[in-house]
Amino acid sequence: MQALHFGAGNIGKGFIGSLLNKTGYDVCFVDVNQEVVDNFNRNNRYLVEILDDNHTIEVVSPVTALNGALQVEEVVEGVINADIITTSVGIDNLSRIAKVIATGLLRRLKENKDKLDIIANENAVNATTTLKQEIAKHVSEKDMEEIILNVGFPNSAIDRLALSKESDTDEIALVEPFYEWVINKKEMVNLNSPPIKGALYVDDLNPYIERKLYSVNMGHATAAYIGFINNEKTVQSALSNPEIEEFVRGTLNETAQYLIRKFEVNEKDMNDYIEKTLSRFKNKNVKDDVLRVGRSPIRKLGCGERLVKPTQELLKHELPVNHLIKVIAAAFLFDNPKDEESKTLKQYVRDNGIDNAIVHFTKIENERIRNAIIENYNHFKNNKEMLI
Ligand SMILES: NC(=O)C1=CN([C@@H]2O[C@H](COP(=O)(O)OP(=O)(O)OC[C@H]3O[C@@H](n4cnc5c(N)ncnc54)[C@H](O)[C@@H]3O)[C@@H](O)[C@H]2O)C=CC1
Ligand SMILES: O=P(O)(O)OC[C@H]1O[C@](O)(CO)[C@@H](O)[C@@H]1O
Repeated sequence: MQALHFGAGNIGKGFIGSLLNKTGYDVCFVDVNQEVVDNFNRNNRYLVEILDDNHTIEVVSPVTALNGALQVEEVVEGVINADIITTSVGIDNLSRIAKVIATGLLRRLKENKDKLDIIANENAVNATTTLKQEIAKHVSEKDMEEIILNVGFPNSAIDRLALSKESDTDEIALVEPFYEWVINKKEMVNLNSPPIKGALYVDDLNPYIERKLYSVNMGHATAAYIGFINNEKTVQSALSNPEIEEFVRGTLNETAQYLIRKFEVNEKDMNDYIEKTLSRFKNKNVKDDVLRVGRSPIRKLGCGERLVKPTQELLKHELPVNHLIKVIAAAFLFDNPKDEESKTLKQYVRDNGIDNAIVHFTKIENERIRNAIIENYNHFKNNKEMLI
């Protein structure tokens, strides 16, 4: 069985490739980083180190890799011959891989190939639907109708803290022991494929993806942005400060009120989930740079995203958002010269002022909330003591 996976980054190596391999797939990775592609092809394997006290090493093999920018015809062949296609390239890069997938899917139709499922694993609600819409831009309406009869686009929620380690000999992924990969069974068409080992198949993905994005990702981003303005280098060092830990818990308690209402989650289960999430963030074997976790602040400040969406929903019910407002303010101060979005954000604030920037990036129109964000922003910007 052949799996084609786009994005040989942290989660692609550390989680998706590993579970596909355990299920019996030979995995071919597609990436645009030639060094990574060469490392995969040199050894036909890579390593996954589990960040528990034993630091267990798993070997993922056989694997191969293609350069998606330079080996387009080979990638099309990969699409034609794949039994499953997965991605983890970042939500904003799905448009960049859509054309090659579309070309391969059209060729599959001509060659009467078996049914196939494509799963985009990005931190976003309905990422696979986004990929499907991007693919539709490259084919006629009639061909898309035909594609949809033969190709499933199941959405998913994927959760595992995944990083990587430099090595001269192998690609090495670092992952926490916990993992969760939830796939919408109702959107699959290839029901003959073996279930992915360790994945959970559900009929309703919404509670899982929203809980993931608005708890785990929101809480992690909070630790990064609040950690950053307090000069912390890692999420773990930030959370070793009890005030910051309590603040992150406060944000999780706020978004919990949205999730509890929307999905009728039991309060105790939600609380257990929050404590489990915090203990994952504090894993002493993980050193997660606040610059990695806070990356792409423009995406993270988007209106459907982890900070703003729950804030807006809570406001509709007049529920507290005091903590969330502070995190939004802190996100505007995230400053990493190596992060394109961080640079753009900083420049926009400089050119247009913080009030316009809030409206532009978050789409928050409520004046009271905007003023509260500005007040916190100015406080964080102009003070040097412990900031929350
Ligand atoms: N790292 C984590 O702990 C988790 C990440 N995610 C999601 O997974 C996705 C990937 O995240 P990471 O693996 O952390 O990022 P990463 O930056 O480590 O990996 C992304 C990979 O995609 C490649 N890529 C970018 N554009 C491409 C293109 N056009 N064609 C082929 N490859 C391309 C990059 O070269 C890179 O190797 C994101 O959407 C993220 O939100 C989800 C859950 C956990
Ligand atoms: O691209 P994003 O949204 O920062 O996604 C990566 C984040 O998702 C997480 O896995 C949380 O699930 C973090 O490890 C990581 O910071």
